[in-house]
Amino acid sequence: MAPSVAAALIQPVEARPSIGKIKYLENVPLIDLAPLQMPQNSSKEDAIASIAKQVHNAMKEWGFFVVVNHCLSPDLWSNLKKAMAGFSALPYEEKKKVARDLRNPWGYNDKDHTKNVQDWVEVFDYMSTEELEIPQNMEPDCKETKIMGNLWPEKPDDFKKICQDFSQESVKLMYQLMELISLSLGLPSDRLHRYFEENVAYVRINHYSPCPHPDLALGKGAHRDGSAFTLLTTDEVSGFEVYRRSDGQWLRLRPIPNSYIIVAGDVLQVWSNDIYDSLLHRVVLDSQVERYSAIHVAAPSYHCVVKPLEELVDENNPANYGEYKWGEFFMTRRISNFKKVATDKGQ
Ligand SMILES: O=C(O)CCC(=O)C(=O)O
Ligand SMILES: [Fe+2]
Repeated sequence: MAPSVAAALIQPVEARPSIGKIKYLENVPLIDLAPLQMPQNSSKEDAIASIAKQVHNAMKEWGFFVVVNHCLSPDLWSNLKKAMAGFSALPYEEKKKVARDLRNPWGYNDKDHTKNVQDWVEVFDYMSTEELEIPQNMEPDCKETKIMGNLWPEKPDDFKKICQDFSQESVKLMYQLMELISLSLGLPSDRLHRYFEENVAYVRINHYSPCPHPDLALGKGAHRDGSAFTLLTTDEVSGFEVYRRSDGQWLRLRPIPNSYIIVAGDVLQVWSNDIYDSLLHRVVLDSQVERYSAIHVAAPSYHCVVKPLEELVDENNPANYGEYKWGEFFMTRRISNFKKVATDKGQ
């Protein structure tokens, strides 16, 4: 029988998941953030130092960790999921009204690619801030600017409000994590704040519908996130898999209720000068069950120049990377629809 998955979505043989032989990751690096919610006192400082050490160990070994007892209400994600389900159920023509295009990288898309293979997913992307002023083009001396703004659908009625509620709150957890990651590298807690001044963090909501051939397609092909780090929601449906470098195995994460998965991206790898590696991960589909996820991406300011942090570079540890402009990298990647481009350092 011919596969009922379009050719553009079929993974090369070596990238296909082995459905029916799922290996789960035991001993997930789990970090309890309850002490962060306590009033300030000396035992809180000790607890934070201990959490920073756990972050260091998890990032060094894995490039990710899972947080529980964080500051976010479970309603934020369950409401966002419902809103996305409502949007997803709209006729395709309605969804296309808020489609991403070459001029504006925010809104709906169902043609994302990872390494030139289309992903089995529809996404909705929006920025935490409604608008952002960016250069008109990518010429190095371009002085003219343009406004890039979110695109919101008219339906569901409360879609925009629910999305904004989610990002306004999850940005708080993003800052807590940014501070813990700074501390975990032996740096002051506010060391990374300067790179996020324009607050261009953005949210992507993913909807993976059931796939008739989960053995041939992927929700998201193996990739590393280009950002500093990513907060990934989890729910009762599994599908997120991480790559274990030591033995080349893909391992599935069991869903942990009301937790977030914190994923190291390429920018963190460069800042840390390879103390941490960005995580190679992918999303495997199911033939019966649909899945939703959302990522809140800690993306640096548009004008941020990314290079190894000077405190982490010396004669014995020379910089492993040259510098690049985050905004240019980001726009090139978006415009290419995530097809592989020359500036993409991810695998
Ligand atoms: O859906 C997931 O679990 C992961 C999504 C992801 O990796 C991404 O959107 O970059
Ligand atoms: Fe990702």
